[in-house]
Amino acid sequence: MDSILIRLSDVSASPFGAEDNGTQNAVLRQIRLTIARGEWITVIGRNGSGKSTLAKLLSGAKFALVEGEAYRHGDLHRQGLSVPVVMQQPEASMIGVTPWEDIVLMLEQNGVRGEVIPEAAAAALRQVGLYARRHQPVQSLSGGQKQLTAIAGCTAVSAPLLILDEPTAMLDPEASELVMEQVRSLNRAGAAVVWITQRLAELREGDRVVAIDRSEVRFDGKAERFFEREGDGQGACVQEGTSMCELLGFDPPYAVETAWELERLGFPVRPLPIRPESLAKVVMRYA
Ligand SMILES: Nc1ncnc2c1ncn2[C@@H]1O[C@H](COP(=O)(O)OP(=O)(O)OP(=O)(O)O)[C@@H](O)[C@H]1O
Repeated sequence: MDSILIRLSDVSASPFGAEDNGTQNAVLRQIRLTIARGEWITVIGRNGSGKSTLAKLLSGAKFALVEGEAYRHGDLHRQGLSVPVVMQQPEASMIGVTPWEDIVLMLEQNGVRGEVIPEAAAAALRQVGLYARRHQPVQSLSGGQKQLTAIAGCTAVSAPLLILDEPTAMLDPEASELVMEQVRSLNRAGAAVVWITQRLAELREGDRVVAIDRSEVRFDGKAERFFEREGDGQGACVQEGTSMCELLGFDPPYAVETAWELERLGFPVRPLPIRPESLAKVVMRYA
């Protein structure tokens, strides 16, 4: 089985309405990106950098102008549907009046046989903890519950790739954590995930980070390398003493900032902690 789901080779793209810009000023420029089965990719970028446009491009949406080569695995378009995208406004990706109806419609649209639909819908809603609320009107669900319903739809149809465009932007920390955990669990079960965010605190050690800045991919590599302040000759840190994170003007997660400060005080920390629990382990070593 081909392990590559999507390969973009120097793709420039402009959505409808922006095509007059020409490719030089395209909303995405010269994008090189490969997504393999089962991968986790965190896409970061500031407002207007091109994240949502990338989400649309990856989902298979039509564009006014595309240059370059784009390969997409046939599994992404079973039954002619595009890749599921969970958006910032939870309602945007919902089609049913209740979570139950939403999942059932999603299964029907994906050509799942009628007799197995109730069981599949129940299993997906149980997994995200929403079975008891399955007949509650969508408009009365909390933001987090709506996002979980959208995620249950992706679980139910076993999508090989799932794109989430700032899914936690409107959620409180607890709901954000719950949504992230559900998506990580889908990823552990084999789905590739593109998680778009502006919150670097959502990164975990080992994540692949794709940083977009002004329509271009400026970094694609392991999170640890994104915060690396010393050049290793392989191009992750292009300016000695300054990480790619700083160069591109992102706020690092708290654990990274603390590790940098420890380093400044003469306590180099390796491997670089990204999550607070990893930082705690490092501090314990000094205690
Ligand atoms: N259809 C369009 N017509 C004209 N300009 C567009 C169109 N779609 C996107 N753009 C422009 O392209 C740039 C990137 O937009 P995009 O929505 O991809 O950014 P983003 O990184 O998702 O931003 P945000 O974090 O604010 O949602 C913006 O300057 C936006 O105004």
